[in-house]
Order: sequence, then C-alpha cells, then structure tokens
Amino acid sequence: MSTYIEEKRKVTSHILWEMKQRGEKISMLTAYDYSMARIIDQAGIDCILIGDSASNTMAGNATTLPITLDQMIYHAKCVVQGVENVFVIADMPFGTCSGDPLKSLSSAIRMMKETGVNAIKIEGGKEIQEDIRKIIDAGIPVMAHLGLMPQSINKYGTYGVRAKDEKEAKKLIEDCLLMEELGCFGILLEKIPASLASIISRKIKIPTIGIGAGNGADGQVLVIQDAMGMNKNFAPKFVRRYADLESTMREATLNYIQDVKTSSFPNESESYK
Ligand SMILES: Nc1nc(=O)c2c([nH]1)NC[C@@H]1CN(c3ccc(C(=O)N[C@@H](CCC(=O)O)C(=O)O)cc3)CN21
Ligand SMILES: CC(C)C(=O)C(=O)O
Ligand SMILES: [Mg+2]
Repeated sequence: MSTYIEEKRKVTSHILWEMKQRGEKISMLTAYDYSMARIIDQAGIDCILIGDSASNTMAGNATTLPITLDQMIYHAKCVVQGVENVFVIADMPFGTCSGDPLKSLSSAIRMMKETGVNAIKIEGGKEIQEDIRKIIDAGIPVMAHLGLMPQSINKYGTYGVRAKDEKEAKKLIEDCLLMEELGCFGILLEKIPASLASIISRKIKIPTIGIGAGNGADGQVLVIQDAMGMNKNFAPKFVRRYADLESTMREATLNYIQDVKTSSFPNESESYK
C-alpha cells in the first residue's frame, strides 16, 4: 500500500547523482507554500528546498533559529501539495539534529512521515556524524549543509565568508569527505570561496549545491524571495534577481486601491445579475 503522496511523485536522490554524472547543472530554489512550489515545479526546476529561511521570509524573524519542527512540517506539507514531479528536500530546523542521535532520528522520521518530502538537509559535519549515520541507516536520504551555517550564527557572530583560511578549508574538505562516506546524497556549500567549492566538487562523487560558492558547484540554490525580487533589502552579492515582484505587486496593489476608491472595481461584468 502506498499513500497518495508517494503515488504522485516517484523521484529519488539518484536523479541528482545522475545529473552530476552527466555534467548537467542542478537548479534548486526554495519554496514554502503550495502556490510558489507549483509555479517553479511547472517551470521545470530540478529540486525544491523547504528552507528554514522560512523563519526569515515567512515569519519575519531576524535569524533561522526560532522556527520549530512543527512549523517546518507545515511548510513542507504545503510545498508537497503543489508539486508533481520535482525532488523535494526539507531543512531540519535548529536544535532537532544536534548531537542526540535518537532525538535526531525521531525528528527526521516525523518530517518524512508527516510531509512526503523526499529527503532532509542538516547543518553540520563531523560533530553530528552519529546523528547523520542513524538517520541514513533508517532509510532517510540526507543532504549535509556546510560552510556558512546560519543556525550557528550565535557561535560565529557574522554571515561572512567561511573557510577562507587554510585550517578551516582543510576541515571543510575533511567534513565533505566524511559526509560522502557516511552516505549523504549531496552537500550544500554556503558562502565559501569559489576555488574551494570547485576543489570539493571535483573531489567527491556526490553532487554539491552552492549558494555564494561560485560557479564550480554541481548546482545552485537561491531563496525564492531573493531571486524574484520580493526581498530587496537582502542583497548580498551572491544573489541574482530574476524578477522585480516587489515593484510589480506594489504597483498592482496601488491600482487595486485606486479602482476600489473610485468605484471602478467591480464593473458590471465582474458582478452578478
Ligand atoms: N532571504 C534569505 N536569503 C538567504 O539566502 C538566507 C536567508 N534568507 N535566511 C537564512 C540564510 C541566512 N543567509 C545569509 C545571511 C546573510 C548573508 C550575508 O552575506 N550577509 C551580509 C554580509 C555579512 C557579513 O559579511 O558579515 C550582506 O552582505 O548582506 C548571507 C547569507 C542565507 N540564508
Ligand atoms: C539558503 C539555503 C541553502 C537554506 O538552507 C535555506 O533556505 O534555509
Ligand atoms: Mg537552511
């Protein structure tokens, strides 16, 4: 017996592996709800991430720390409802996978069981290897998130570039090799030097997805609000804006207000007899 959700989407992390093998770049965007997920799925995106950046983009928090597992599960469910074929990954939020393997496993199982996502992403490396091992052993595909890890902002104090010095770069490479050995299906590399991301992507067989990690990663991800110009006060240089939805929606809203105020909306054809 399989559920409706499983019936709808027969995709596995293997598709990303095959894309790397073929030398085809992987496109990924975040989404947090049904309507956005539907649009980018239909446009042909390769992979959707329900990022814990929902804490910023959806809830208006300053960091990703406050978002809860229940809230991430809600967003993940909404996204899965909008998706036909694409591979979907959900972030495990702060505190759910951080050094207590049994607790991590039960959090990961909840995410898989209650949402229908295909895989999860976890921030961290060697320090949480036992958590990751346990989760992978249970049959849950894991993407590791290394480099800039926004859930650790209180440890570092800045969102600056990571692994710029040799010691940190070496540790990052070791973490990536360990993650591959543990059986992670991919690695997300955030805000590290482009040359380092290239070296890592050539060193490991599993695909890397970069954000602020240059052109040598096997794929790229952006937060959808950043890519669509819905969040123009967030403008680090790794963001490329593909639309100006903020202006489009502001103008549309102004027009709507004006039409209501002048009684030009609704007109006769927009009304019932
Ligand atoms: N809208 C959005 N986009 C993101 O990419 C994103 C989120 N939210 N929330 C979660 C994390 C946080 N991320 C961040 C946050 C800040 C910078 C950043 O570059 N900030 C400063 C520079 C900070 C510094 O150098 O110390 C900037 O230039 O804006 C990068 C990634 C990436 N993620
Ligand atoms: C920025 C991406 C990689 C992420 O983890 C998120 O959106 O939460
Ligand atoms: Mg995240």
